[in-house]
Amino acid sequence: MPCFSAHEHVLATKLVAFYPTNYDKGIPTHMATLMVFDPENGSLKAIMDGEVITNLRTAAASAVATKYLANPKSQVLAIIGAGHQARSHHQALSTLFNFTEVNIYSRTLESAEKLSQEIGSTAKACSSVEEAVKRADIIVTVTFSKVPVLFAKWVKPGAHVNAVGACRPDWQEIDPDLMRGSVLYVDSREGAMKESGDVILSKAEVYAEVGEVVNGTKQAFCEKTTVFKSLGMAVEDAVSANLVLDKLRTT
Ligand SMILES: NC(=O)C1=CN([C@@H]2O[C@H](COP(=O)(O)OP(=O)(O)OC[C@H]3O[C@@H](n4cnc5c(N)ncnc54)[C@H](O)[C@@H]3O)[C@@H](O)[C@H]2O)C=CC1
Ligand SMILES: O=C([O-])C1=[NH+]CCC1
Repeated sequence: MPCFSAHEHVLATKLVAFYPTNYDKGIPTHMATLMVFDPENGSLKAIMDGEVITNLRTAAASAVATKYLANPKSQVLAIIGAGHQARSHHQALSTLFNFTEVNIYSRTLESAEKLSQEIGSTAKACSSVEEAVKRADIIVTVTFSKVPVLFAKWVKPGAHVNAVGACRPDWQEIDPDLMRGSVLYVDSREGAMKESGDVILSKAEVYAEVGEVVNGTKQAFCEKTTVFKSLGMAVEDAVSANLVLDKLRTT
């Protein structure tokens, strides 16, 4: 994933491979390395691990979307999936909202319970997606499922969904009815139309990129049911890598 940004003064690329079956072997499913270059002359400045950056920047992008698109009084969070992104999303979203309830569903009750114990007394492992999401103001889907796991009939009107998994054109995590029945935001229209099965297969209409909401050219319909379909963008890695280098320089 290559990126040059004159504005951010960064030239970087991330090599990322994902192996969903690694999860059951207890090794990371995403293998990522970042290379950062001097944008003035192309010389290599740093090679760094991309796993932590991928976890944190993805959750940070969802947090920005959620800040604009969720009801500001949101109290109930549901997380579907209990891996790295589940943890980083809980961490990032908790900087914006004081959740009174965090409901977690995963394929095994054991992994949902493990995450629930890490989070503490507000969290609960649920035995179905429906149980986890029915009271939720904010929902995060962070699984490796190839078929829909979150259905419109379970989602409270006005809820906000961060749909983070299903990053291939033939994979889906979200029921097409929910995709079509919500106001749909994406990180990149171009990316969504090429890579997101949730968008392509449902034929849902993309209303806006989150960046257009942030810069005020498109509306944030936080009183309606909203979906943020995230696929990940190279600029998120490049800017994060620059932050790491800045921190290194000042410590
Ligand atoms: N939009 C973006 O920028 C990014 C998206 N992702 C995506 O987020 C999702 C989660 O990533 P991580 O938390 O890093 O992975 P992880 O491997 O740490 O956790 C994956 C979770 O999905 C569950 N899972 C695996 N197969 C499943 C299936 N068939 N049905 C339902 N659940 C299943 C596992 O039990 C686990 O809870 C993946 O789809 C990944 O590709 C990851 C990085 C960036
Ligand atoms: O942006 C990213 O690094 C990824 N998106 C989906 C899997 C990895």
